[in-house]
Amino acid sequence: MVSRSNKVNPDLIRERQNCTFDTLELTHLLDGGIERTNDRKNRENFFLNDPELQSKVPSEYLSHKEKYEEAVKKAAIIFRKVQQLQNEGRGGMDNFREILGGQLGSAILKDGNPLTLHYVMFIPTLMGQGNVEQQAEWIQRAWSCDIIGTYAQTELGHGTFIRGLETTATYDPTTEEFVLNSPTITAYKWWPGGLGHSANYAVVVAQLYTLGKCYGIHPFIVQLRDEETHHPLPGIKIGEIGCKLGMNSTNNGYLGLENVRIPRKHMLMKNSQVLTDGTYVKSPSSKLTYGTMIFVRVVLVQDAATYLKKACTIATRYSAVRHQSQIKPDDPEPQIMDFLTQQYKLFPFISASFAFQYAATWLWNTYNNVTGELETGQLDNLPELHSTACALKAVSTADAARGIEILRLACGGHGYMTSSNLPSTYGLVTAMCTYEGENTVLLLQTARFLIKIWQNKQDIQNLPTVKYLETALTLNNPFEKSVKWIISALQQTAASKIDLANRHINDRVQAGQAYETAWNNTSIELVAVADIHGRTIIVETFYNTIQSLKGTVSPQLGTVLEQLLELYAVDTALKCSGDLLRFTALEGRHMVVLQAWMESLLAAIRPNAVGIVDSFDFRDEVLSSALGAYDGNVYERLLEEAQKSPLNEEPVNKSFDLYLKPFIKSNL
Ligand SMILES: CCCCCCCCCCCCCCCCCCCCCCCCCC(=O)SCCNC(=O)CCNC(=O)[C@H](O)C(C)(C)COP(=O)(O)OP(=O)(O)OC[C@H]1O[C@@H](n2cnc3c(N)ncnc32)[C@H](O)[C@@H]1OP(=O)(O)O
Ligand SMILES: Cc1cc2nc3c(=O)[nH]c(=O)nc-3n(C[C@H](O)[C@H](O)[C@H](O)COP(=O)(O)OP(=O)(O)OC[C@H]3O[C@@H](n4cnc5c(N)ncnc54)[C@H](O)[C@@H]3O)c2cc1C
Repeated sequence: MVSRSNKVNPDLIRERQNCTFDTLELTHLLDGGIERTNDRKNRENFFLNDPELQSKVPSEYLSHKEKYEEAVKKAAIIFRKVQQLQNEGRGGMDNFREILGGQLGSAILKDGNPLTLHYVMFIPTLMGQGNVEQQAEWIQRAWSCDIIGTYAQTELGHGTFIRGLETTATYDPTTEEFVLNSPTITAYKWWPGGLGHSANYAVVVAQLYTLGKCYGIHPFIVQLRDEETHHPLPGIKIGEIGCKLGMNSTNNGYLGLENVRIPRKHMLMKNSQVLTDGTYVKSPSSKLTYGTMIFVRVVLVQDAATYLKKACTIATRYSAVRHQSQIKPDDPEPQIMDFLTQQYKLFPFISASFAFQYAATWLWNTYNNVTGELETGQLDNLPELHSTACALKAVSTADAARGIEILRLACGGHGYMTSSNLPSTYGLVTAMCTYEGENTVLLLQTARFLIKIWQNKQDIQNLPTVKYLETALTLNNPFEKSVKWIISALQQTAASKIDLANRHINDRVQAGQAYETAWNNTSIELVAVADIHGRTIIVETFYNTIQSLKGTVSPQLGTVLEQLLELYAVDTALKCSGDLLRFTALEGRHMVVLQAWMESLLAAIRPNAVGIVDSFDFRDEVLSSALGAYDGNVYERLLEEAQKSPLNEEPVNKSFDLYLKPFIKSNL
């Protein structure tokens, strides 16, 4: 067997020598400072050097059941270790962000974690929806993992239209209990992560009935399994939903409820309440129940950026060491990264990963500000937050999934190997386009907000993401080769498209259609409206971030960041060029300028491409890819990984004697 040398591939050595900026400076910048880089590295050592968290066999070769069992074993170790870090005051939110997301988490559990929902939705729902007494009763137990929970909202029949959920929670004032039921098959909960065999509690979202009246969906804490034996409690019909495209270790489950009784105080009552006599007390806004979904949409933008960065690292390093074909006859075979088409597959997604990271940071800060306001009863900024979280989640996850697939294709045949780690990365990220709100549905939520704003532009100045709508429609905006021009052109385009869609709704209403029918008939345009609005925010946030960094980074790094910003902006403009030609001062002759600008940026980024992805500073264990390792020893690693196939454990497989030999010898 070929043994892997420890030498770094010479192409990568040369790429690193030619890099024009200090990669460590960029690593620190992306981490948020040198201390956070050090914390991250310490955390990586703490987890990845633990022999109990290492796998002997790649998880792809395990059976479905084995995958789950290994995932539970590792998840338990991981979260004990996280608790240890928390107790020592080391890391805070970063521990969770990395261990649950695409950074550390996906290195240890490549295909999902059965306890993710406990942390990402169960605990946040207790925090966001429970009143003070309920928080006191439940959070500590959940935090210390005395109980393991999940978030059970989606049913077989409904995921998007949550007002249509069928599970019922009927208040019985005689015993001061709620009685939960799944009245039909379609009322069965279906999908919640960890529900199958891991969680013993769930927040169950159900239609609340009290004193004979339905008050819509509300969250309830329901015990699913005995805390000692883990056996399902009476009336609980529970199991795992089976194999999926990806996330096969997350233990997504189903749940049917048959006359399951829970105490009144198990309804999460921060926002609305049912009193002992059954009186219903209304929430200040029925949409506060949807708060956990906003939280997850916000954190998913960062996760989309992380996974995209990983795929960029793998594909870029591979493109530096892979040689194929010839550019000129008699030339040596070039690095495939020297093909312009290859650069066009890689670099726009590198720039997009920066764009999404900066958008995610901005959205996270906005989320914290608005949730702070909600605590004081101020709800004014909730609709804008909801609209923005929907748009950014949809655009970033859709582009990350598309990007990862393009990056996989950019690795040719080897990208198709699971040992490249690109297929399972795609599996994880394409799921994000569906969960926590299917992307089309989320874009329509953003469009709903935008159309309302368009119809009533009062107080728009106080809404940072839409204030451009006040003036953008009528901008006199002659073409310029600048990011600022692209931003204002995108704004003008978004405004024009909102105006047009609004007119089309109105035309349809005038022609006799109900507003909702007119809305549906205009919804292709409406989705496009929200999409371009989301992209406008992302480009602008990227621009503002780079402006704010001026003077704080070295000139060399400043140049690279500027190039990445320009590439993201010009690539966005080119992808929207039909709209820009239609709604702005852009003309056919300017397209030549944009195209040349984009190509010059590809050339400018080319010498630093490996340096930039090196700055993402993913450890090999995190990349988990034969194609993407730091040393670039791709072929040795591919062969080494192939040896792990169980089929290679013996020179002749028993199927030869059983089937192949009789077949060959049968001579029919
Ligand atoms: C130290 C700290 C410690 C912290 C503790 C520890 C924490 C640790 C944390 C660690 C974090 C780090 C982790 C990083 C890794 C991440 C890994 C992630 C893995 C994640 C796995 C996740 C798996 C996935 C899980 C799931 O998938 S869970 C299921 C998700 N399911 C959905 O997402 C359903 C979609 N559907 C809908 O969202 C609605 O159904 C629908 C379509 C809107 C219509 O809703 P409907 O009720 O019909 O609405 P309408 O009545 O039409 O009203 C419409 C009116 O309401 C308004 N409005 C609608 N919404 C909302 C809303 N939100 N808010 C406000 N308003 C809203 C709307 O603007 C309109 O306003 P208007 O215009 O009228 O003024
Ligand atoms: C991997 C994974 C993990 C999940 N984890 C959880 C979990 O932990 N807990 C939980 O409760 N749920 C979970 N879910 C469920 C998830 O939230 C839903 O699948 C998601 O919200 C989409 O709903 P749906 O499946 O009903 O799709 P549908 O709504 O049936 O979507 C199907 C199609 O209909 C279209 N459509 C639907 N409504 C509209 C509309 N109003 N306008 C235009 N088009 C529309 C959609 O755009 C889509 O093209 C998970 C799902 C996945 C895939």
